[in-house]
Amino acid sequence: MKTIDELLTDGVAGKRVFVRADLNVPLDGTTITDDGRIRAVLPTVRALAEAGARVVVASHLGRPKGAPDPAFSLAPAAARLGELLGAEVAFATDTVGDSAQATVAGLADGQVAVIENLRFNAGETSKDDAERAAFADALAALADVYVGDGFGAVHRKHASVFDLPARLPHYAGHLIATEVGVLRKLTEDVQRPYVVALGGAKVSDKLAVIDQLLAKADRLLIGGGMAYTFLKAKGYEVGISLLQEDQIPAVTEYMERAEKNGVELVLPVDVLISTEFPDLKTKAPANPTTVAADAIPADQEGLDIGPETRKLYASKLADAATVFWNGPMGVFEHPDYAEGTKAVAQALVDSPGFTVVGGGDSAAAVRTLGFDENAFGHISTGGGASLEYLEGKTLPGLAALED
Ligand SMILES: Nc1ncnc2c1ncn2[C@@H]1O[C@H](COP(=O)(O)OP(=O)(O)OP(=O)(O)O)[C@@H](O)[C@H]1O
Ligand SMILES: O=C(O)[C@H](O)COP(=O)(O)O
Repeated sequence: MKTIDELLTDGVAGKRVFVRADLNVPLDGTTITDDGRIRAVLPTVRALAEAGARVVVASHLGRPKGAPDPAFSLAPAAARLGELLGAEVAFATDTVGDSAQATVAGLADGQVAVIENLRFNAGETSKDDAERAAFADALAALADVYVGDGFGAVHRKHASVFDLPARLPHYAGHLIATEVGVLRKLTEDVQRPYVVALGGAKVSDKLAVIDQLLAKADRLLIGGGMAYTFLKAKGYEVGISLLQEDQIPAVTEYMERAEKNGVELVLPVDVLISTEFPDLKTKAPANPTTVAADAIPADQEGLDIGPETRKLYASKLADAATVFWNGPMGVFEHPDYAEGTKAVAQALVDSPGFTVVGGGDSAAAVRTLGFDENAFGHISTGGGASLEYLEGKTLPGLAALED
């Protein structure tokens, strides 16, 4: 994989460099609640701008439906990028249309532009190769060189991640190089016990990862929205909690395989429940109830792990030589449901082992709950991406940078 260092050595002054970043940051309206993913791409953007490149930064944000949707505009991320760079950042209000073309044409050497959300175009995420190729062609017309630095999205076979690098000279940015360097350690020479904690809300994406992790980890701790499909598979009532009904047979098989292979698969023993999802804007008190994991009433939703589970998971993390944690243990954005995530974060801080936190929301949780980033071995910007990397899968966005 050629890296940006090679590109900088060869010289980029005057060249239009397309930087595929992952600026998929959490937003409260138009306010960015955690800018970690923007800060993570700064070394690449700064180095290119200082070398005189005309830098075109592109990303997705959220999951809009292939058409413009103001709720998912990258404008706040572009503004924050400008603040962090201490320089004006131009913003194109479309992705490959008149605004993008004029904005890129107007860049002087050393200037930076952000184009609008890539997922406003159906071609970005299309499963149809020709549709993706057509969008990649349009993106390629905006640039001379491609730098892949959106680690959080390298597991997606999307036009800007997979098809575009094939059309331009391509290089890995500083963030991708760093992420791959650290995560490789967890695949090559992992120190044991190796404990993986999984939570979060992207249940369908992440359940599949467990299949592979069962062959790699010594212990798996399941929390967050992931837990309820397991509890349901054990025959428990899970009320209106997040549930991936179609995955129940797979999850049942995971539990059987874990038992057979001597992998400890640990589930919550108690949970915090409520009849409704909390108001994350007002943060009005939610007054949750704590119940045993097998006693969730039919009209209630599990929103965090309970106090006994917090103690249990901390004890299961205490002797780990290596920890990988992806996905908050509860709806940490509300203070009444943040304790589970805090307890797991604290257990990682206290761990003498090598600890890695992966995921946009997990990293945001660690920072917004007041933990010192330096207390962790590594904070990865990728959730699904880091999990799939650890699975040993070929990731489209890394494979595309390799040849
Ligand atoms: N029990 C639960 N019910 C519903 N949502 C939950 C639950 N537990 C956690 N969450 C939500 O999960 C979200 C984070 O999940 P996600 O899988 O996206 O995490 P991530 O891997 O860190 O991020 P990413 O995959 O985007 O990089 C948070 O917004 C949190 O509120
Ligand atoms: O948040 C993430 O994990 C990345 O930005 C990828 O987003 P996606 O899961 O919507 O593809």
